[in-house]
Amino acid sequence: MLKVSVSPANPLVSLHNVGVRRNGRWPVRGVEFSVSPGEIVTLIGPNGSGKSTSAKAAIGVLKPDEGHVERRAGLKVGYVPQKLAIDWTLPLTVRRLMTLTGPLPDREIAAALASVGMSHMAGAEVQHLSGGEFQRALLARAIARKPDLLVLDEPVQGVDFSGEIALYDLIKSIRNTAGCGILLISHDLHVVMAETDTVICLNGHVCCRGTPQAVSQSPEYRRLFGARASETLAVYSHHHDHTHLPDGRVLHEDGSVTDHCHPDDGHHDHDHPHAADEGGRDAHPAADHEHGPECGCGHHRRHLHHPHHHPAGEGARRV
Ligand SMILES: Nc1ncnc2c1ncn2[C@@H]1O[C@H](COP(=O)(O)OP(=O)(O)OP(=O)(O)O)[C@@H](O)[C@H]1O
Repeated sequence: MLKVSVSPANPLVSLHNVGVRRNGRWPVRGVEFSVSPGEIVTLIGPNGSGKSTSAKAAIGVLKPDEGHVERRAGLKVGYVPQKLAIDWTLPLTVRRLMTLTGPLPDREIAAALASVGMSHMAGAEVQHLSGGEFQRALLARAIARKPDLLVLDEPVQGVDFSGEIALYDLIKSIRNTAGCGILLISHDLHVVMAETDTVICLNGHVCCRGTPQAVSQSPEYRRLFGARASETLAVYSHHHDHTHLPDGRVLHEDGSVTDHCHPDDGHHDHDHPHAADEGGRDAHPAADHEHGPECGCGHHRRHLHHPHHHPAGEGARRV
């Protein structure tokens, strides 16, 4: 896979001491971060901690009341907001969703849908899509205009655990192929962490920042989310020997693609219990779910249909 180099010296967007005042309060103040080409920056923090507000300030949807934002001249932004004003009573196909905000040539619609594994659903009604399919369609819409900066506000909302992993894999591959910068907003302290270059932990201000590993160790982070959330990070510091593609096939390390996992495949570590997973969202004992016949280790395919109880995942969401 293409290795993307991040060039922090020439960021796409930089926030300097940004503050936003609402109703006499400062829900967000002193926010500083930047996103460079090829970089994935993830904003985490409890509800109301200012993640969306900071992201909106970054892309210029919202003007800060304090501080300033520098954006690269001519910056193209692809934005998937947390909430979308869609009239769900009206029929709307995926293809039409792609052009709601502006015209797009058919071949670019097709290319964007193909890149998120949604080619076969161009004519599908948006209201019938699953949570994961809907997020993929929104992602296709955001990348169709080839943005320099992709801003995704909670892209895994309404998506089950397997779908979440697949979406994060997709986001990573978009970054790797397009080389765009990505600003991600998440409550989830698990999957994104491994793919993220820089985590910014917000709590009305920047609580702490760093690589996923550094943030997880900081006392401020532990105070906010608890030690168990930190432990779950290890779950995702791992190596996949195969990847589940959007169409259900499996891409192996040697580049081969098969319909199913090989019987002797190793793990997606996040699908299996490990010592490091203790208390982690994936540390479900094998006995708590059925093993599928199509894979030697058995877990993956079933996960697509039967997401499990993930203790620390839930715990970490309780913030
Ligand atoms: N237009 C507004 N008027 C008043 N208060 C606002 C406005 N927009 C945001 N806020 C407040 O600012 C704070 C930060 O909101 P924001 O949506 O940025 O948080 P968040 O971290 O994205 O939250 P969540 O995880 O719940 O989406 C909240 O307390 C919110 O109520």
